[in-house]
Amino acid sequence: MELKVEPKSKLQGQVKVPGDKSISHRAVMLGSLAEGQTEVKGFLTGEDCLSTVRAFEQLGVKIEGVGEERMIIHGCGLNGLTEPDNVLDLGNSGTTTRLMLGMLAGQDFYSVVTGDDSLRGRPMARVTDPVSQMGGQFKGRDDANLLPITVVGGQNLKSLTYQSPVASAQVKSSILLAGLYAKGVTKVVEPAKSRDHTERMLEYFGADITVDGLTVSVTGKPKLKGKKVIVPGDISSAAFIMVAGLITDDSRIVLENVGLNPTRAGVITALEKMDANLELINEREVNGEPIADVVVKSSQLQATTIEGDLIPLLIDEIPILAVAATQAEGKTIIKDAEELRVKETDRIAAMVKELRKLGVEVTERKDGLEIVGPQEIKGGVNCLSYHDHRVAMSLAIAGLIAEQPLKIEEADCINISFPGFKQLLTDL
Ligand SMILES: O=C(O)C1=C[C@@H](OP(=O)(O)O)[C@@H](O)[C@H](O)C1
Ligand SMILES: C=C(OP(=O)(O)O)C(=O)O
Repeated sequence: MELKVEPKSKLQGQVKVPGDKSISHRAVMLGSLAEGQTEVKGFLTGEDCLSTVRAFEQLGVKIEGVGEERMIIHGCGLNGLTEPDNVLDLGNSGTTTRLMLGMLAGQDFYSVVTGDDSLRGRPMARVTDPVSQMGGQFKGRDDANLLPITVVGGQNLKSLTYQSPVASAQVKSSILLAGLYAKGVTKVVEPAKSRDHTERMLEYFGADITVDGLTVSVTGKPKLKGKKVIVPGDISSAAFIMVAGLITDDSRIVLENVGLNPTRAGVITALEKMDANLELINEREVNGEPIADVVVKSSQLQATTIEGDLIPLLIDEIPILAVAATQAEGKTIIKDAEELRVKETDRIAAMVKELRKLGVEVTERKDGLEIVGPQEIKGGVNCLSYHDHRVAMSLAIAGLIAEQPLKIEEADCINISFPGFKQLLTDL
């Protein structure tokens, strides 16, 4: 599908973005490993989360009413999953894959995991290495770094204290899920804080988990109990709409029910540093996750530097922050973000290339990019998504302020994380 974007201003309205992708994945996973029913409201029906649902169904879990309304997961208990009779195809989803590799290592059955062209090129040794140290057995190309990967299963896992070289919630969560199957206490120490949804949800489901600064510890062999999970709106999806409201003229948008977990809300910090007119109202807490409505108004943004420990707190928002930077006065520097090179595509290279196509001057760094703004976005060209949902949506938002309409090729990937994106923009 090709997405045509016309320039537009005066975005006005009150909207809800779809459910949080990270929390939706974890609700299915922990709901499946728990005893009893888990009821999920606000589940994200994006392709990635549907990959998680399909995988757990292949492992014998009964899941009813898959959708936003009221989804019921009939948990099997920690040791109740069954051997899949086919390969688990996890599509485009890095989160599903990395978390499941940890969990599958603790099962007493054999499984094979694969994914689409993008996923088969993404590094998995970051989880298969530490989980192997726990006794997990993986076979795959490049020393079990690249999918397809076989998980031999049937191993007794040992606990581990792991000093992670990368601030990655997927690495941390994979080890914690393997740790559920190990005797004793498994610890992960991160170089900087990454999103903590796994820790929060494990605790909510009854696991014995402690967090001490950058160290998370989980005790193996817990009894998890099915729960009711209300999924907040995804701040990563909301970020596209926030930036749309900030860079277009005469806009005022209220985004309802946005998850504002501090380990996810780096985009708010960055945009506030850029003088964005953002207001958080109705702040509240649901299932141990902070939530608020976000009011966004057109703003003259100022340049900033986004770096260091802030990066993991806004890692998926960097493509859209690059678009915001094109409209900010002065030089915006985004650095320490080399992780972007191993996402669905190399997001640094993709954004540099496509923004240049749109007439923007950008300096590429090994670990990020630099943009001196404000600059005009010319448009009038066909952009590529590289099959990356966040690149596609970032370019679509840039198109709102372009001089000429632009097209984004292969934009169906937007459904990975934000079904209804186009309609929501049309409604504003
Ligand atoms: O754990 C998660 O739900 C995610 C963690 C992040 O990846 P990394 O752990 O690789 O940084 C993020 O980019 C991804 O969209 C979702
Ligand atoms: C990187 C992302 O997801 P994943 O790693 O789960 O594919 C993302 O959604 O931006």
